[in-house]
Amino acid sequence: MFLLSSATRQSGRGETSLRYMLHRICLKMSSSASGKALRVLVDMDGVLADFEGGFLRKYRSRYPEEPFITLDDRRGFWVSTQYGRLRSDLCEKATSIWESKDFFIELDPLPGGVEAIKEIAKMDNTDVFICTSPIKHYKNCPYEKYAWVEKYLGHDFLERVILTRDKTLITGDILIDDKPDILGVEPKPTWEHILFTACHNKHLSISSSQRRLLSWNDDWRSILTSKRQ
Ligand SMILES: Cc1cn([C@H]2C[C@H](OP(=O)(O)O)[C@@H](CO)O2)c(=O)[nH]c1=O
Ligand SMILES: [Mg+2]
Repeated sequence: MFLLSSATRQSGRGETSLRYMLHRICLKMSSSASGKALRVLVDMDGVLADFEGGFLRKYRSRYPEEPFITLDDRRGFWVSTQYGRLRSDLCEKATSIWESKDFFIELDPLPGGVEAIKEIAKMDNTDVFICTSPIKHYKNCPYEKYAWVEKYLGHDFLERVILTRDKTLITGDILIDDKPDILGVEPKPTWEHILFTACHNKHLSISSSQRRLLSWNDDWRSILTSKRQ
């Protein structure tokens, strides 16, 4: 500030251009501070990374003799709950899969997700963040989630990763997430939850006010546009 004011005192023309620059900087700061930029929160597992496909592949390879649930027959968000219902000891076997080293880093990207989030990141007046919950068995998962983002989206995207067990605390305009019920300490989150369709939620009927994104081939651009108005 001192440098700017002493510089502006020295030259009339310099003063005009410096004031203009300052004005532009202030405008940018106030537009993001007042929430004018659209803030898009994108979930990771089940939206960008194929948790369900990765799970089934590794479960079948580690436990080839055990029964399994096809992706078509998946019901309910928690994989371990449905496996536990199939046979009680399978709950622990299922859990052992995502608690293993390399589970999260080896998840394949879901079709179109990486391309879409890169496009959102480039949009004017738009801030995008990956908002993801780590599992409580923390030895590998948080590290591998960062490593996955770096691998598919690049080092700079690490700035845009939010790890939280409570997504209701994060402010944003929309949260694209495959979990049907996103609950936490904040009863009225700022975001609109857009339910991303996944094998475990495709049969659920949702309220007329709730919106779905069927896949990254669906019209996510219109959803973003609707939130700008
Ligand atoms: C245990 C489990 C976790 N997960 C994902 C959701 C969370 O990631 P995300 O917030 O990126 O969707 C993470 C921790 O629960 O693992 C499932 O999608 N299904 C499951 O059954
Ligand atoms: Mg998810």
